[in-house]
Amino acid sequence: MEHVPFIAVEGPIGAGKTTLASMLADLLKFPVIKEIVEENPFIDKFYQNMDDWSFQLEMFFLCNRYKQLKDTVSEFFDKGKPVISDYHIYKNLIFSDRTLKGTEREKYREIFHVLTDDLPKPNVIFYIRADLDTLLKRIAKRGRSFEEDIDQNYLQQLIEDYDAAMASLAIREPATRIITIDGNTVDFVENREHFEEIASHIKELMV
Ligand SMILES: Nc1ncnc2c1ncn2[C@@H]1O[C@H](COP(=O)(O)OP(=O)(O)OP(=O)(O)O)[C@@H](O)[C@H]1O
Ligand SMILES: Nc1nc(=O)c2ncn([C@H]3C[C@H](O)[C@@H](CO)O3)c2[nH]1
Repeated sequence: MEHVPFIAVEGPIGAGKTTLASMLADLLKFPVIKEIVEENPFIDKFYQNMDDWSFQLEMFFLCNRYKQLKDTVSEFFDKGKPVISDYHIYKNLIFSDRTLKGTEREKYREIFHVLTDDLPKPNVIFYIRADLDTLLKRIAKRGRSFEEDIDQNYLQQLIEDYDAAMASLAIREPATRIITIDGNTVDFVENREHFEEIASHIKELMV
């Protein structure tokens, strides 16, 4: 790896990003940057009424991630320390393109670019792909109240949006290595060999 390792785990809702990012961080003794979910004041309202609350929610996620990544730069990257994160900043555009329309989408995009274009981008992304059944099972297992009645069409659209976004990212940012994990068949939680196979990619890149 040419630069200090900056590894992001990505995938649609419930794919296992936080779980995998935490496991890799434990194994490699890297600091982990995790999304703050519980203190989000708009998430309940958003899932009850997406049309009314999407702009507030997307802006909240964007501002939080911007602040978190800016702090990560001074705390870790500037000191040459590696980091694992359970998201890539690009996910803001994946979600906002799905939830926002018209001028709000345009305004959001502009703000996104102003805030994030100069932030460091991960050099490796583990992209966990999983189908609707797998995601629904994991979301149910986790049992967050605001996701109880999650719209299956929304989830299916996000699965497809993620596939398209990762393909587009691979073209626009060729320096970023994207490692795709089949989340339906690879079980890094229960199967130690599966986990070690994933971790071996990072170890290889660090040699
Ligand atoms: N490979 C796996 N096998 C079985 N259960 C898993 C696996 N990966 C994650 N889980 C479980 O699925 C649930 C969702 O995982 P996790 O919270 O890591 O997903 P996430 O992608 O970070 O979600 P979100 O998009 O909401 O941030 C958790 O209960 C976790 O324990
Ligand atoms: N609309 C929207 N935009 C985002 O940037 C975003 N990031 C995460 N989420 C949702 C997924 C989980 O329910 C929950 C925790 O990840 O929040 C988002 N929703």
